[in-house]
Amino acid sequence: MNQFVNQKFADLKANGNLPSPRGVALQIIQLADKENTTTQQIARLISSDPALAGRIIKVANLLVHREGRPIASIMDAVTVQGIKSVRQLALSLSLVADFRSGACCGFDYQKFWAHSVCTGIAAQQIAAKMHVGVADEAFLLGLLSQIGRLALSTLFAEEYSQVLEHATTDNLSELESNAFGINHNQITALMLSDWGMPALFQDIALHIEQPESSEFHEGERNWRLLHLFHFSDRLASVCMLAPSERYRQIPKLMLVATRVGIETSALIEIGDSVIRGLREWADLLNIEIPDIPPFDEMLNSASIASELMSVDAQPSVQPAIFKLHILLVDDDRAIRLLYKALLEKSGHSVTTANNGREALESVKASPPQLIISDWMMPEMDGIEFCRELRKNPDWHRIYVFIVTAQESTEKLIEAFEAGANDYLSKPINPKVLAARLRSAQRIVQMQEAQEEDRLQLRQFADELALSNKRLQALAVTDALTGLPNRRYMMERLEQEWALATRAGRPVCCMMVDIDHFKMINDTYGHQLGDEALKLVASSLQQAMRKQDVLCRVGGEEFMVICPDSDNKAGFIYAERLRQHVAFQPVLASGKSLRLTVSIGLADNAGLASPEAMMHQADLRLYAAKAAGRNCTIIG
Ligand SMILES: Nc1nc2c(ncn2[C@@H]2O[C@H](COP(=O)(O)OP(=O)(O)OP(=O)(O)O)[C@@H](O)[C@H]2O)c(=O)[nH]1
Repeated sequence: MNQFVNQKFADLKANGNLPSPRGVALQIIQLADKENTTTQQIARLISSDPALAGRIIKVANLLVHREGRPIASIMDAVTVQGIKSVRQLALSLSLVADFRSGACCGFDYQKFWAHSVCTGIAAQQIAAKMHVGVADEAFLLGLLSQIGRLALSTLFAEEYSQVLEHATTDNLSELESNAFGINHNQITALMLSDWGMPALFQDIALHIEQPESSEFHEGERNWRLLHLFHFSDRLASVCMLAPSERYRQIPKLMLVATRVGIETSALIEIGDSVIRGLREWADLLNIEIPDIPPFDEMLNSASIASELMSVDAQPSVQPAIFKLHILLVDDDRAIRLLYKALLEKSGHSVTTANNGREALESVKASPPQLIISDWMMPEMDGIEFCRELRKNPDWHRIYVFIVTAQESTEKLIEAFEAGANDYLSKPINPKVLAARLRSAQRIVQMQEAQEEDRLQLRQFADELALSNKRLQALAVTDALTGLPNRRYMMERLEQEWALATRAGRPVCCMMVDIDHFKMINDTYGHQLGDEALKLVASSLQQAMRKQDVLCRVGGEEFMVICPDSDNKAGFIYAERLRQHVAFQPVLASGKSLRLTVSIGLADNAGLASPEAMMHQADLRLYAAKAAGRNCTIIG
């Protein structure tokens, strides 16, 4: 705290109006602060104020001796609680008794004490549950944690009323500092210091409303205590609110609860127990408390889901740059709603599932990019879910976080071996969640970019294969007629020759040449010549057998390979082709032309190679030309 604030407090203290214990309570404090004071001396002094003595006995029963033999005497009460605790208790009870009302009209004294008592009860119960070692003192610190407000209302009754009129929860401290040079948290811390409370308590009081402003290290005892008191303060605030406002604040309270490791079921249990305790204390201290419904009812209110959507995302949950489709798996409905709201607030799209089995169904329906799954769940737990998920190769790239309360090495190894990519410790710290999500986002983004590259490469490879196929086809195809070309003919002839030789079967080939084709070109032009060539090719194709192969081997020259055929059979086919061409007029560019072909035929009988067979067919073609054309020669 800076010097100015310290000076300000010293000035306030000097004018003597700070709330402080009086009468017997003051004497108890003074006596307790002396060395060598005995329990008997304290008990005797307390007994001189029967009202205070009665309260201290009741408090001792409430705070310390819930079970077993009740405490009936002041001596027992002091012995059980210890001089130090009784000192703080006398101080607190005296303050409650003396400041039940006051001059500050804007300050609700009853509500103030109800809130303070509620904070104390919550802090005490949680401290006991969490074994943080200050359970006895936690009540008193909780009770006094906002005493600075009472101080301001006492010191500046009128001005503080005006400040309160314009203040919200968020700007109260700032308005107080502007108006009085000191805020209620600072006054609280300095008053606690003045009353001899430990330095840690002062720090807690200073940062109770904004624990992030402290310099405590996350996870350390101080940090945990501060968050414990922050949670208790928030819980008390929720209890004090009007019903409509209360429901709006529940989601925020749940968030704070998760920071101290309190899950929804525990929150209900603690909340209800605090409400019960508050009723007992209200009777004892004679303070009014509002009607507070059971926590179960508050948490399961239908309105929570929508309110969750308006949860002020913590500053650490920044808007995501790369939005993810996240599947959130948890059997705790409130946790699902809470984190769904938080993640959606960061821009991610979130689906939820109740357990591993439901989650698998959800993945089947729409695979997410990232999964945050609780470990312990009914039906199918997080580990089994992970194992099932990884069985499907399509889901290998989904990034999986397992949420666990157990961080033992074996457990973590089990999670990783089941297929988890990372783990989150319970309670999930929103800052850590945001940081881990950012790192997961980078990995998901990288994997997706890789996958895109892979798909693109595959597409390129497919296209390349297709164009190679096209090129290959082009290399063996005649561009004008679309028939296989000479190169193909040579390969095919060799294949058919080899097959026929191996099987001891015949094969023959025909050389087919259009008669007087030069004349067509010369008379009608090359273009019409081309058309006529195509028409003769298709005419030959129509007339030939399915198993025969027709190729264009040169200008106006074709070859037909006839597997399983000798010269005799081949002659019949050749004649059929020749006649088909001769009798079918060719209609080129509107002109009806009569074309004929000459055919030379040879089979494999007695020949040594396909070239020899081809050569022989060629010779016979010349013979056919010489014989007057439009005929077939076989030898
Ligand atoms: N339009 C066209 N003409 C071609 C093509 N290839 C070859 N020719 C022509 O076909 C003609 C072949 O002529 P020749 O070898 O003298 O034989 P021909 O006129 O058919 O006479 P014979 O074979 O003796 O009956 C030439 O005029 C070539 O220019 C082609 O792709 N298109």
